[in-house]
Amino acid sequence: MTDVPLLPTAAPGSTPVRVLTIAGSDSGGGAGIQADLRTFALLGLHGCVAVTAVTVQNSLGVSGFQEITPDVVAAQIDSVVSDIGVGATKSGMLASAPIIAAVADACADVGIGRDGATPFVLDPVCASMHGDPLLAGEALEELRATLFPLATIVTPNLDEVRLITGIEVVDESTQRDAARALHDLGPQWALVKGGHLRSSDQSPDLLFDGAEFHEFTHARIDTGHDHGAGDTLAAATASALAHGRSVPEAVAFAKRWVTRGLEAAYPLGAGHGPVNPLWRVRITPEAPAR
Ligand SMILES: Nc1ncnc2c1ncn2[C@@H]1O[C@H](COP(=O)(O)OP(=O)(O)O)[C@@H](O)[C@H]1O
Ligand SMILES: Cc1ncc(COP(=O)(O)OP(=O)(O)O)c(N)n1
Repeated sequence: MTDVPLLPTAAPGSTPVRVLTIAGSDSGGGAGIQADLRTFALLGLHGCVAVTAVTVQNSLGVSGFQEITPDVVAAQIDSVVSDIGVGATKSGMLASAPIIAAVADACADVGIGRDGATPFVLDPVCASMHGDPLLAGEALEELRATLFPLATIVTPNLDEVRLITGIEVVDESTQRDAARALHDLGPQWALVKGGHLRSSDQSPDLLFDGAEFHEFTHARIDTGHDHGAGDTLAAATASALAHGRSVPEAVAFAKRWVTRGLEAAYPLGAGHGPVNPLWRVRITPEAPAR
């Protein structure tokens, strides 16, 4: 099992480091806000939420979703930051161009993003692992134009890389091309995740800041239960950034966290089970499986 050095935790009664996720709800509990909050909690952070959409989702896929109005999404961000304060922010499913525009304005207003004090992890979620759309097609341009330049780091998977840059990543060389193209869109760092590079026996993630490449890799884990892997990686990255880690340190930490979660992943329903950060909870004797 992968060894994960944990983040510092607050003493009982003292306020933990806070982090905000701007994302959709997954009724199946595997991805989205539910995955983010699980990672934040198990790493000892207090998670705050700006809900963007409520999906109707289980282990077999997404059968629909209801968007939250853009003004309510923006108001959640403002409400949390103005009172509670956050050390980092992560975004996932944003659903539509109007929601993206509202998130970009709200983040800029409260100092989230590259020119503000608060690091911003942009996971440009476009579809579920089953191919169900989670972002309107016409919203891609809004994402590129308004949120990419605000991001501290963007974390697309290979399907998202293709939609955003037009580059088909098939090997190390095309992964580098994609990282350059993503960086040209304005984020401080681009992370091209390699989970979908199924021809390789590795799962290599490539990080680029316009000057240097950093590779984070692990032997591919043979599991069908990888739902929420991208969310978990981005949430752990945001958690480490909120603790003041540098971007390469935060990604290195998050890679180990998601790898351990994949090693411990469990079946759920008739489809894909989730990445499992619950391996951290070991306070009672093991319960018999039901
Ligand atoms: N089978 C696997 N074995 C090891 N690591 C994996 C595997 N699948 C995904 N990962 C890792 O999980 C993270 C999320 O990956 P990816 O599947 O590319 O994103 P998404 O979940 O957004 O589609 C990355 O760090 C990736 O390398
Ligand atoms: C509500 C919601 N948000 C995001 C996703 C996609 O999550 P991701 O971590 O990319 O995981 P997979 O879909 O690849 O398992 C989602 N499904 N739902």
